[in-house]
Amino acid sequence: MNGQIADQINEQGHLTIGGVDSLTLAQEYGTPLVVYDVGQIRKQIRSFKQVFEKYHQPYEVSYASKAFATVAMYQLIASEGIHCDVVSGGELVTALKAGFPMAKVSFHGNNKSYEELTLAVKSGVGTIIVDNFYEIQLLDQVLKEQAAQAQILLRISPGISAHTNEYIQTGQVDSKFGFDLASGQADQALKQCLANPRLQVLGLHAHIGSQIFDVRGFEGASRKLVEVAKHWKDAFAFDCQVLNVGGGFGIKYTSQDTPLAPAEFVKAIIKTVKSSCQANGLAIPEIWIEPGRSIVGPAGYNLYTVGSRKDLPGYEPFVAVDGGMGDNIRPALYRAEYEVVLANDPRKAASESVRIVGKYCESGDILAWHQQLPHLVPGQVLAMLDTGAYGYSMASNYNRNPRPAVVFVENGHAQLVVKRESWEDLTSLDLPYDQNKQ
Ligand SMILES: Cc1ncc(COP(=O)(O)O)c(C=O)c1O
Ligand SMILES: N[C@@H](CCCC[NH3+])C(=O)O
Repeated sequence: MNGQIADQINEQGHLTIGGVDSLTLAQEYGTPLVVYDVGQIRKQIRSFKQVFEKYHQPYEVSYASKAFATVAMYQLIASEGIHCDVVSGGELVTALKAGFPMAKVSFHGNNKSYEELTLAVKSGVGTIIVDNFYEIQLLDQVLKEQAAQAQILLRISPGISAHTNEYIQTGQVDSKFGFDLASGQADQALKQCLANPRLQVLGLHAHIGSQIFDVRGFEGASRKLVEVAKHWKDAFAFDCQVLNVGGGFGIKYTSQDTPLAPAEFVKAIIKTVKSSCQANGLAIPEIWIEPGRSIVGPAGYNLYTVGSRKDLPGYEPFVAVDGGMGDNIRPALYRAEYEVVLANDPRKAASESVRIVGKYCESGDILAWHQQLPHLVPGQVLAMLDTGAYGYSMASNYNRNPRPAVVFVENGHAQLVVKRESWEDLTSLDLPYDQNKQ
């Protein structure tokens, strides 16, 4: 049995989530269903805070909300007193609707629009993380129009290639994000921003990628950020108050994954920033981190109901469920791997190795390969583990399938926090085509 859920089995032998029977959840809310164990989210946030409180202050933990962004999630984050970062007007509007304190929001993005920047400035977003020269100009225009000022961080690409899937690396020289260092772009950006009375530059930001298992990339990025801060102090008399080292701490999806505990990454970052600052004669700045996956990933479960299957001698059977790539694109997009358990009896001995596939019209719509499970029959409920990050947030309506409902579970109580999309919802934006007008 999957060891991770050993203490989540109730008297009936069923999988429980946050103290609630997963079969009850499936029955009450239907499947496919996304379930979050809220206690686990809080625990992870608090463990990040504890590391900082022990080793370095001031600090900020900013939840990278692209990993899972709904009104309830922003409310949960707010209740833990941490920051969050948004990457679009849509995420910002969701945070506003949740009543999230705007001063604790950082706004990211490599192509923020005029409308998005205007909304950010009008709403009083705390920090804008400026990515490129076009944005410096656009932000200046918005600030003039709004007669406002903004606190910013400058995002640099630190020239670090993190050891992770190529599609989720972000810090290499040839990255679409941030100002390049070697060519002098970053210096040029700082000069422009320092000369602008509407901009207050707080410091620097770098993010090297996602689902990273090794501290070396973070240590390298931290050293690089301090080197840049030192250079900017010497060349431009700029005092860097904030170093934001991004997120990207990897989590365990399968028994093959061996990441460090998320807090260990933070310890290594703090240690490197401190020693590099000491070596460079710099005051130690505020350290900010932006974890997404490590906060919500392990707390999420996708529940599915088994339907058809296809068995062919010599091939691994296909077992189809009622969801698929529309509620979790990660296996199709990155060949990401997950573990699946039988919700009514996770301890039952496996009798076959199967592929769990979705109901979408794509051969690539495979949710999990080589799953060792008991013989599966229609109507059984499966739980896919660790689906909390970039699952629901990357969901689509492909094949005009409705997106699933989302439920939060805490202290043995479940609450619906996102309604299941209906077939009616799917056509709510469609307009008829009046061919007589053409
Ligand atoms: C700028 C930035 N910060 C933070 C994150 C969060 O990364 P993760 O969810 O891997 O912690 C991302 C996503 O990779 C990002 O692009
Ligand atoms: N969406 C990706 C990670 C990209 C994070 C955003 N910079 C994933 O599912 O792993």
